[in-house]
Amino acid sequence: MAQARVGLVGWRGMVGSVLMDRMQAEGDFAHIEPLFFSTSNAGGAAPAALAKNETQLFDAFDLEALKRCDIVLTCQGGDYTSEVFPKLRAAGWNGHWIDAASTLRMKDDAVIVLDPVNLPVIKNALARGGKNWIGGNCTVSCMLMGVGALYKAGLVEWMSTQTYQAASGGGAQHMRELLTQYGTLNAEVRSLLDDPKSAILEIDRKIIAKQRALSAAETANFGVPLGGSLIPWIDKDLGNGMSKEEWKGGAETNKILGQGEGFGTPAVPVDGFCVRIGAMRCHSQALTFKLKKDVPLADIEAMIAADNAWVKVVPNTREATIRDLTPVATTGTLTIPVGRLRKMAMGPEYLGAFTIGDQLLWGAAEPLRRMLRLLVEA
Ligand SMILES: NC(=O)C1=CN([C@@H]2O[C@H](COP(=O)(O)OP(=O)(O)OC[C@H]3O[C@@H](n4cnc5c(N)ncnc54)[C@H](OP(=O)(O)O)[C@@H]3O)[C@@H](O)[C@H]2O)C=CC1
Ligand SMILES: N[C@@H](CC(=O)OP(=O)(O)O)C(=O)O
Repeated sequence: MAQARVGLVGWRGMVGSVLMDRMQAEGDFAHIEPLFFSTSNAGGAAPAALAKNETQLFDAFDLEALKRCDIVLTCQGGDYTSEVFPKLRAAGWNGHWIDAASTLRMKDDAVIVLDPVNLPVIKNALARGGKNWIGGNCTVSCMLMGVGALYKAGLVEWMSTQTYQAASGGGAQHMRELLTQYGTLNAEVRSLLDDPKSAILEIDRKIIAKQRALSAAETANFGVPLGGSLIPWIDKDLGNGMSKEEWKGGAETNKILGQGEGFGTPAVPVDGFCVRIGAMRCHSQALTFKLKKDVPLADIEAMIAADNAWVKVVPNTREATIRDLTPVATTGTLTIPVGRLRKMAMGPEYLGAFTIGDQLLWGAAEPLRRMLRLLVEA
């Protein structure tokens, strides 16, 4: 498809901005004719640095304008998808829809795209006329970029994941709120911190009192303090003891890999706890695998390291771990470090691992960008 007309919706949001940066960095705009859409500023100017022939912003709810596109790529969010996608399809539009929102992910006619992991699933769907390409949950995508090799090799009997998810997963306002909370807490004890002789338990008392007294405005997004604390629940309450984020871990992992319900193969059980922590934009995860057989650790490390161009095995030493296996080391990069690889005390088939990913890159923008590129180069 040469110079496909691509409608970009949500391009100025947080995920959209990361996407635009990556598309520029990879020269993607050379392959497309972009049409920029807006829900708030139709008729305004499209971003001058990126626009080509279409220099005005189109109304993101204008079906006629959307119908002009061969491909629509949206990071606008689930409400937008729910509102526009069905109407656009009902209006006879048969183009490709690429979406960051979770709304359509589990639909039978949608593929969760993560091509370094599931290119065969994507190609199979393309050959069958698939048109709906949805980015996966950030935690799941980052995890599979790290340890997908074990799944591809059919080695995983089950996996349990304990996540440490960044504020960015909630959106830009959540990141701001986290930093505001940190600032409030610091201000509360600044004079005591400046005095090396001050009592740490006095600082501790003042901090917990302040955390418990944070104003409604300071907890408007998370609902409770996150700075200096954590929240072991992410997304909706499914009413069965599970959070929706935890449910996605199992459902999406299997769908991405093309296994489980609807694929005629058994699903691999994946379950655990999803926890919000005070990191900015990297999701981290401690993983426990029950492997189907005892595989030497060196073979596992080699398999993981060879799986894709972004995964990086971090030696299981203190020095390498604290240097390379942290959100601070990983943020803003496409590298997916996998470390703490070791056999666990339960037996040689039990493998532990720890992995991290930038949830705005591999967790959101990058799989969409790569799907767009696959389509325009097909
Ligand atoms: N945050 C995340 O970690 C992830 C998000 N997603 C999906 O992506 C969707 C979008 O998320 P995210 O990018 O965080 O959302 P944002 O809130 O950053 O952006 C969404 C839209 O808000 C509008 N907007 C209003 N005010 C501003 C402003 N000051 N700056 C920028 N945009 C503004 C823009 O639309 P307009 O230009 O039309 O006014 C923009 O496209 C989510 O709803 C979710 O479905 C998926 C994976 C991860
Ligand atoms: N739920 C994720 C972010 C996200 O947007 O997930 P999803 O794309 O599955 O809705 C988090 O809060 O960290």
